[in-house]
Amino acid sequence: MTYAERLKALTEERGALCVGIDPHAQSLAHWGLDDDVAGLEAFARGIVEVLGERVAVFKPQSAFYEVHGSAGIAVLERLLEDIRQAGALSVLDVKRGDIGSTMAGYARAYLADEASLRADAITLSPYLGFESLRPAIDLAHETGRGIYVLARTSNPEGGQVQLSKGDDGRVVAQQVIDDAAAENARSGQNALGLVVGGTHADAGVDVSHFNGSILVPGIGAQGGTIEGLRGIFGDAVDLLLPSASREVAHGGPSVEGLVDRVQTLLGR
Ligand SMILES: O=c1ccn([C@@H]2O[C@H](COP(=O)(O)O)[C@@H](O)[C@H]2O)c(=O)[nH]1
Repeated sequence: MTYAERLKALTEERGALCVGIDPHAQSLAHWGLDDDVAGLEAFARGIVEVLGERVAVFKPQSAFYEVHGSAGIAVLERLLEDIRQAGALSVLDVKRGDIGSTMAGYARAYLADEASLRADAITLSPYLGFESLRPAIDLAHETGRGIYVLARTSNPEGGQVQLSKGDDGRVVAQQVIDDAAAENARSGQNALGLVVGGTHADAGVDVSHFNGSILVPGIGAQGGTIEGLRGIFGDAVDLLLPSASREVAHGGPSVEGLVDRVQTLLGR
């Protein structure tokens, strides 16, 4: 099955929600944990232990595992395995972007069947040029994995680049969206998704023709709300995968608190 097919099946069963697993110091302290490898492991794997069979998608933020060096990466490997075992999908938030030959290395690191850090999907930056992503796009198609390309990010600074106009009058983020849509139409796999933040009253882009998943970070701690999504995305709401990290994690460490946050975001 392709990533798009697995995502559709799971979100129909569990609801369209991505829970981010971001073990930064503030969240570890909230759980009464130290900002070390033991704290990282207890937090990250603890979230999946409680929510693994309830939530469709988990999104570990690679930065917070990399902080702890090889021991942190080993925790990330175990976490990705936990997510697989729970029957959920993983989106590894790595936001890589580089020239094509280096992108081939990143593709092997995260999208190959034999990679120890393999995830169901990853985030990539197309801002070295959309075609620089080609090795990752090709490998994702080959292995049935997905890629979320940064289009219109949730942070206030993003518009400086993403909303600047190209020669044809389209803003840069719109060019990314149109290129991703064309690639999906060509492959028929819809392996390419977009990242569009849920924090903008007007995102300044048109996703009405898009044909893949749209990951929507920024829900909760950054001010985005589930209720506000229709106003931003219109009829494309069916494509959305809203994502919340601190908003869910800070319901923990109690089981009830975590489950309650998820149920609220799912409108249950
Ligand atoms: O545009 C983007 C792309 C990615 N992110 C990442 O999502 C989480 C957000 O965490 P919250 O605690 O839910 O605010 C974090 O890992 C970001 O790096 C994003 O926020 N915006």
